[in-house]
Amino acid sequence: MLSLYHCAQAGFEAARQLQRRAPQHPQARLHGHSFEARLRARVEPGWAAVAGTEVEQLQQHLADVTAALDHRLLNDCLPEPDDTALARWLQQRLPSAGLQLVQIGVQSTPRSGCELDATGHAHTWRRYRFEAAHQLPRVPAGHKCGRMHGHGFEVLLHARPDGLFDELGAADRLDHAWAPLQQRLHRHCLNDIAGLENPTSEVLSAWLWQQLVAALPGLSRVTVFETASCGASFDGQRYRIWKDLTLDSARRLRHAPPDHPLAALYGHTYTLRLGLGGALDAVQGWVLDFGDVKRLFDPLFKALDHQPLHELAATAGLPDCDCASLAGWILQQGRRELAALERVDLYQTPGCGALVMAADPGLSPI
Ligand SMILES: Nc1nc2c(c(=O)[nH]1)N=C([C@H](O)[C@H](O)COP(=O)(O)OP(=O)(O)OP(=O)(O)O)CN2
Repeated sequence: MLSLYHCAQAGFEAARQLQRRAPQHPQARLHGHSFEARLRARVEPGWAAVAGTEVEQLQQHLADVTAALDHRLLNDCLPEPDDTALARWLQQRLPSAGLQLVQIGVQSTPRSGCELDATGHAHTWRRYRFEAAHQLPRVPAGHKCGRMHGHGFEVLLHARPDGLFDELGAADRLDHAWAPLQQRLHRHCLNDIAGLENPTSEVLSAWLWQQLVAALPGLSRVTVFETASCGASFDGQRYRIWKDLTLDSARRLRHAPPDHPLAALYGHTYTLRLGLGGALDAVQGWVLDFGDVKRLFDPLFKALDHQPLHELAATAGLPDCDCASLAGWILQQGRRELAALERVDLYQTPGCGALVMAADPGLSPI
């Protein structure tokens, strides 16, 4: 049984002043952002006017709601318009008939934002970057990662407010807790740091968790982006890794009425995210080599990339070539070669698409 979620994203430009911040805090001054709102929802069958157009319809709903905030002073719309309050404001205004909103988030900058989970809890997040060298000493001879190399690593920290960690100061507390780690990691070789002798993304995410959790009891996830297309996360119990691929493919919705815009032939640069979970290999310290994920998935990639997806949908017996149908098919086919594949995200435009999960271990952050 697969769990399916539709995803949408919409941007808005707005100004705000956070008057509950200390007077010297930069956010207490009038300032502006290019905000992004993102959501994930379950939709009931028959919710969309035309089956297969759920993503477009969800995106339209979100755009309609965020339009009320666009080019506005947010303090005129809600009392203290921080990211959490904005997410709750949007949540209250989205239509609920036939739609179960599971996550909604607001990003104020590419480095910060907040998400409400299915239970309504707010998770503040911050994104950090450090430049570091590493090598993976246990990989087979000839593996490129056995050589000393480096990355601009990015780390995403998610935390829930709790007794010590009130919502108001969450982002500042994350910054405070991160600062000493930035000193230890930036412009260093990870292998030289105790506990990071085998610095895979998975080991690094768990190491960061251990370093941070005492100071941040509300810490809910540490995510390490090793490159722009792959990484690992740790939530204190489970490891997840992902590999992103780009599909440049054409489509037309086979079951849309002939005069419907989505019945025309057009194309997308899709982002396909393959998500795997499981225990770490005792020797390599990873769930599965990102390179092996890519190699084992390659036959399916070739069936999807630079292809007319409506023809694939017809031969594969799919209801249509919309993101939800394709993501479910990719997950089922992909698990034949990649047993640890537990989730597939397919985005037709940034943040807009569908994700399916084999067993539902709970959604990771948006
Ligand atoms: N599960 C893991 N697999 C790999 C890790 C890791 O930490 N965990 N690390 C590496 C290497 O360090 C490598 O630099 C990054 O992997 P790779 O996906 O090969 O990165 P690229 O961006 O170079 O991938 P392309 O898609 O081929 O451009 C290897 N595996």
